[in-house]
Amino acid sequence: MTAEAVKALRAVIGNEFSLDLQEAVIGGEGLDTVGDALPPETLAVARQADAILLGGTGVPEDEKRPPSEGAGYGLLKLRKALSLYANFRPVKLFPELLDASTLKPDVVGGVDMVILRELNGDLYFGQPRGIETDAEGRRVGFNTMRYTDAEIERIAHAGFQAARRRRKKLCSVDKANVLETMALWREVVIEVSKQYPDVELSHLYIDAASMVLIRNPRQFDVIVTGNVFGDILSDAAAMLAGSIGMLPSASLGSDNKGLYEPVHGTAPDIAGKNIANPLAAILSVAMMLRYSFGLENHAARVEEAVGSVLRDGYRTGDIMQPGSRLVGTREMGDAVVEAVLQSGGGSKLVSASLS
Ligand SMILES: NC(=O)c1ccc[n+]([C@@H]2O[C@H](COP(=O)([O-])OP(=O)(O)OC[C@H]3O[C@@H](n4cnc5c(N)ncnc54)[C@H](O)[C@@H]3O)[C@@H](O)[C@H]2O)c1
Ligand SMILES: CC(C)[C@H](C(=O)O)[C@@H](O)C(=O)O
Ligand SMILES: [Mg+2]
Repeated sequence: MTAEAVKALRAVIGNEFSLDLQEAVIGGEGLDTVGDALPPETLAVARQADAILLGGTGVPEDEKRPPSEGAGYGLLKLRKALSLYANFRPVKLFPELLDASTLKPDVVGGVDMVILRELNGDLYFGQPRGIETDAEGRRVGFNTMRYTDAEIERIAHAGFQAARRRRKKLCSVDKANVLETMALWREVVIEVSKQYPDVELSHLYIDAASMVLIRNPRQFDVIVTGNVFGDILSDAAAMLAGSIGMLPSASLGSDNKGLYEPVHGTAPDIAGKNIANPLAAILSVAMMLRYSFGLENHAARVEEAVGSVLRDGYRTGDIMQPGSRLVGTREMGDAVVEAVLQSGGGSKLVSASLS
């Protein structure tokens, strides 16, 4: 999937820009090769890069290790080390996939929202954490849900600003009725909202939000939520877009450096068969072009190319519909590349823009 994303990136920049692409291991591959889920060399490469494209990390066997040393933790450490705290997960249903969703077309038609997931705090990083044996000899597992007011404030600002660029509706999702961390979350979001009177703020508890997401998803514009709730909500929301293979993401901090990755994982049940959907990875490249490089037109060309291959009936198995053309991962990538090249008008246009 990542290889297809790189192909699309190369195709859209053509000869206009040079691409200095460096590869580095992380997650399961880091553990296998150098015994570290985030090797220092990888962190150094990531720090120097203008943008990072991340392939899925983790294989189930690695998850036999303690979570804080496992494959997934390489990615968590990278997000934290680079202060990439705002994870934008757009959920948009391509009209061509209206019938690919397991939900009714009149429920999902026109879905267009962003789930903004805080990425540097919450149960993922709170201390103390661990598995210990207590005085009565029982084994106890524990994690700490933790947010500082400053962390909530910065993600709230990101949420209001994102809503301002869109339909001006922000829904904050928490569990303020039960958890102190989330009571503080709500308090701080309400305080920050005073600076954004033009944005309509609403609140939902995570349990109700999960239900409303499926019942009436079109009501959402931007959802801002914590690390754990955002992780879960976004996988559920993937089904609004037809498949988790359609959901890209951008993790941003205070500068333009971003980390771009599909929302899905390594899909181990279908790995190595050339059947996984590369479109989430390819759409992540579009987000990279937009947010890290400011190349809005190039980003739009990639997104339009995805729309065009879907219109032409190309489908991987996860979004297959009757009468469509079933293709593999590489063939889908090739079709997108072809559509990208056509949208650029071929070599003539590339040389024109170079001159
Ligand atoms: N960003 C990441 O690196 C990331 C994200 C999630 C999970 N993971 C890791 O990935 C591994 C597998 O986790 P999981 O199975 O819970 O989640 P997953 O997202 O890999 O797969 C969940 C289901 O969705 C399907 N799926 C996922 N991506 C697909 C695609 N592009 N096309 C078609 N079908 C697709 C899979 O086949 C599977 O049935 C674990 O080791 C997990 O820790 C990594
Ligand atoms: C692999 C895992 C660490 C990761 C997360 O929980 O953040 C993934 O599920 C995601 O959604 O990016
Ligand atoms: Mg996840």
